[in-house]
Amino acid sequence: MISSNDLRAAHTATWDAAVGHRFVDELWAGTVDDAVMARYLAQDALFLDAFVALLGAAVATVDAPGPRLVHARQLGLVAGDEDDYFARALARLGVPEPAEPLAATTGFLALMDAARASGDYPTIVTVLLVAEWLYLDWASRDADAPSDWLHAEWIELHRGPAFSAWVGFLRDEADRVGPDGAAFARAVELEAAFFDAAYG
Ligand SMILES: Cc1ncc(CO)c(N)n1
Repeated sequence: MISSNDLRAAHTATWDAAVGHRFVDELWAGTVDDAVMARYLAQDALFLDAFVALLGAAVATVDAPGPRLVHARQLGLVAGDEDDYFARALARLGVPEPAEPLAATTGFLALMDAARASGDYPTIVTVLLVAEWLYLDWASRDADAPSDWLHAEWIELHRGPAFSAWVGFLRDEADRVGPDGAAFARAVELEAAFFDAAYG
């Protein structure tokens, strides 16, 4: 059975392109243009709705009570703290909701909806893993946080001990049940395309 580490290694080029994307550099520097941040967050609001549904599918399909509670707790965080960031960020940027999905978003929604509809926990957990692991990776740079909350909180939501533990859990789960290689590859591609799309 292939491991999550092997899959990440197999997709290093695309993975690193996403983690080292111009958007991430500018986010850390606090220099992301408001129009770029607005386009990105408007698309990510669409992403997050499907992501919440996918977390719900993980809650529903996982084969054991312990992991079910871990997924359920994270679902609560995304529906709480993260949604609160979105409400404040989108209001400040004057983003009218909902946006029309761009191609990368449509691709991601299709991947997440297919995983959810499959009811196949290994596929579901693989898509969750890529989304969260890749975000932990770019958010874990050893650098000073930007001063503006709009940028700093987006980093804070994806780093730190609790978020690292969540990603560690997803890796263990994927390796326990066997990650889906095709879903992994597609998700990494879409992450890179998603950052590209913020620049129009
Ligand atoms: C596109 C994208 N990927 C991953 C995350 C983190 O789950 C996010 N918020 N948006």
